[in-house]
Amino acid sequence: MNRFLLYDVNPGEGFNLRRDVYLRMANLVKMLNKVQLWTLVLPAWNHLYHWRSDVNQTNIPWYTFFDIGSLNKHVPVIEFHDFVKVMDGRPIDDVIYFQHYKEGWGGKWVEKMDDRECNDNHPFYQLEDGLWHWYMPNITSVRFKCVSIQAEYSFLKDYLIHNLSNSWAVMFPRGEQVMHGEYSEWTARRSVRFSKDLVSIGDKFRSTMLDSDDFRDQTVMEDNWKKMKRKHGDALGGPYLAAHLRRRDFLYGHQDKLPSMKAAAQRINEILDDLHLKKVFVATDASGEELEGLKINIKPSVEVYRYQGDKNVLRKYGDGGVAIIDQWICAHARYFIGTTSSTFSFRIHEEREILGFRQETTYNAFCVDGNSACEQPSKWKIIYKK
Ligand SMILES: C[C@@H]1O[C@H](OP(=O)(O)OP(=O)(O)OC[C@H]2O[C@@H](n3cnc4c(=O)[nH]c(N)nc43)[C@H](O)[C@@H]2O)[C@@H](O)[C@H](O)[C@@H]1O
Repeated sequence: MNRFLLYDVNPGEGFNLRRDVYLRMANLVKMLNKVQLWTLVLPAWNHLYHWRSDVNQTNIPWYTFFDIGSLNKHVPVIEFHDFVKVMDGRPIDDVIYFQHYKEGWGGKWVEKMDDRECNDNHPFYQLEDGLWHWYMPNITSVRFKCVSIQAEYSFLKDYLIHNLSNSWAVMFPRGEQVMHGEYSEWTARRSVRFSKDLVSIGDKFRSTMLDSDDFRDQTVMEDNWKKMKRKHGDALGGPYLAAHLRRRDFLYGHQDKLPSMKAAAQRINEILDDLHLKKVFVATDASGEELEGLKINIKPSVEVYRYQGDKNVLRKYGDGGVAIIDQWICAHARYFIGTTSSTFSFRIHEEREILGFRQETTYNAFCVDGNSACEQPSKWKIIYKK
């Protein structure tokens, strides 16, 4: 029997944390597949908090952003809309709503999970048909329960195989409650390649604006990620500096870590001088006005670029697509400097690690004004498992 694992993430979470939760669920499915046939159902992307453009951004399939063939080389995956066809009106068996332990972590890390009363309001409700429903009309479930959990994803393997052995489809609507584990993190990460369309838009921008192409930048990728293995220093990167400047809600939540635009411009000027570069690519969610505050403080001899998708790109790929193009361009720069604590910057670090950049050119972050020696991002070294 082919069994299906569905998952979702707390609605308030952003795009790049969601990508991280995918790795946890994909690795769980990888472990399950050593014992039984399981397929991971990719949750459709729905209007996220940060997606503000005036275009329809609901029920977006994963192929809009990612290369499904590459994902499938790691674990069997299926788009949500295709799973709905497989369901053919049949309910799934179990919805397991993860939550933290109300009494806290207890000071000591032990892996555990227990059926508990639900801590908070959740979107599931039971109707007269006896089934559990939620806001997606095409998903119903026979059973629903809240489970407090404190565990890495690998802990769920036995639970699915033994405790839910009769279920053909199980859903974890709060996948982010499950922690990372050691098992093949980088393998799963390498399988998450961007869609060919988005890569090609990013590459066009690189070549027309930034004199950057894979051959000269030493960033040619193997078609099959499994065959790609790079050492630090293999990649050179295009002749530009890339900066990720996270603003908007970060200005309130992380103001102790963010530079003013003037200080960011000064840091950009210094790096450009050190590396003898004349172009800077800025990825940011800042308003146009804020960006002007950066530009007027960058040396006049420097060319400043920002990617802003035209109406067609936005309509077809939404804000998520534009963000990926930004990340792709940042990933190919000679030098990257990002924003402390932003998962948007973290995903760029990983992309550069996969491409084989020297770590000194990747793990850099802007400092808050007045502290030029702030803590820099942790360096994660890519690991290739045999
Ligand atoms: C404070 C926390 O910050 C977390 O954000 P953080 O890790 O930066 O990263 P994300 O989770 O990706 O959320 C930030 C979102 O803002 C947009 N965005 C940010 N920077 C850029 C950029 O350079 N270019 C483009 N095109 N878009 C950008 C984009 O939609 C991105 O997914 C959030 O996930 C949490 O919900 C919370 O708000």
